[in-house]
Amino acid sequence: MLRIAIPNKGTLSGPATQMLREAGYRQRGDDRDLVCRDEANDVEFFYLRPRDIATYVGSGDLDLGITGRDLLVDSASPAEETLDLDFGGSTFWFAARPETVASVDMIAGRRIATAYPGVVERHLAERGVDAEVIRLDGAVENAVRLGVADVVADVVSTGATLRQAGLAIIGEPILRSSAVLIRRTGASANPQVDQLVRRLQGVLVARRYVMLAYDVRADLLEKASALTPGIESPTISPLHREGWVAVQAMVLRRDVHRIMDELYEVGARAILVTDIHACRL
Ligand SMILES: Nc1ncnc2c1ncn2[C@@H]1O[C@H](COP(=O)(O)OP(=O)(O)OP(=O)(O)O)[C@@H](O)[C@H]1O
Ligand SMILES: O=P(O)(O)OC[C@H]1O[C@H](OP(=O)(O)OP(=O)(O)O)[C@H](O)[C@@H]1O
Ligand SMILES: [Mg+2]
Repeated sequence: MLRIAIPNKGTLSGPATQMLREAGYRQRGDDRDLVCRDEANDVEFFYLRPRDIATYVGSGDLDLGITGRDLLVDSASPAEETLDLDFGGSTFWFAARPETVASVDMIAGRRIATAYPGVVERHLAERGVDAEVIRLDGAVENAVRLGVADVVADVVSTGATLRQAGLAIIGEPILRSSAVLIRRTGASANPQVDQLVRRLQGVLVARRYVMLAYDVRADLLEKASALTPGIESPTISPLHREGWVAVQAMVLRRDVHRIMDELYEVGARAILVTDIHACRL
């Protein structure tokens, strides 16, 4: 039985559970449940603190886990990313009072407060910058106000928390993170893991793409289908009406309205978009 770690709380918890449901796995019915067995798929899910997940996977006690790339890096556990799950996106930045530390060059020798010391220390080491890293649990933006640090390194999303604390971003992003599926480094091949990865990839594709269908005159087919090449190739079917064909192709969801406008211009009609619920490419 495959054993998988899932975030029990926080930003990643709901979306991780949702994604597994879409991939056909059974998930816990109550937010307080700590374990859920999915007999039909021969998988057992363990709900754990996202920060602890890389530890369980790195030790080999659990086969797979869903956590943030930042938490994986921070843990320094012997585990690696198997698949980017495209949710829980966040970006880490340095921030400080503009009148004290205005650029990255000014960070050397300063005190940096963060809940992700591993991420920050790796970043500083890569750049040969020497600074003191102070580990806090959260609400790190307060550390400057309270005199515990000169700089913070934290997730910035809307920037509202920084503004309230009178801090401004400095330099380039430290790390761009998102939720990832992780596995122990060097773990041997496992067909059950491959199947789970394919299922999750299927969800990612079903989310990113829609199915586009339209009718077009046969003499305009080349021009129209150039706009909708599909993944392999578009499906072309004859219409009962002489000289017309029906075309079906997957297109990226984010491009679909532009493509529909362009197809209409070319002469396509009855342009329909449908969601893809699941797929295996
Ligand atoms: N706006 C955000 N704030 C914090 N973490 C975020 C945000 N967006 C995405 N994440 C990601 O969520 C993960 C952290 O989740 P975690 O549950 O530890 O903290 P949280 O969601 O902030 O909850 P809490 O702080 O209440 O414990 C990291 O991978 C982080 O990159
Ligand atoms: O740019 P913003 O939109 O303001 O969001 C960023 C803030 O959100 C997160 O804090 P969270 O609410 O998770 O609290 P925590 O610091 O206790 O984890 C993060 O650590 C920042 O403080
Ligand atoms: Mg938080």
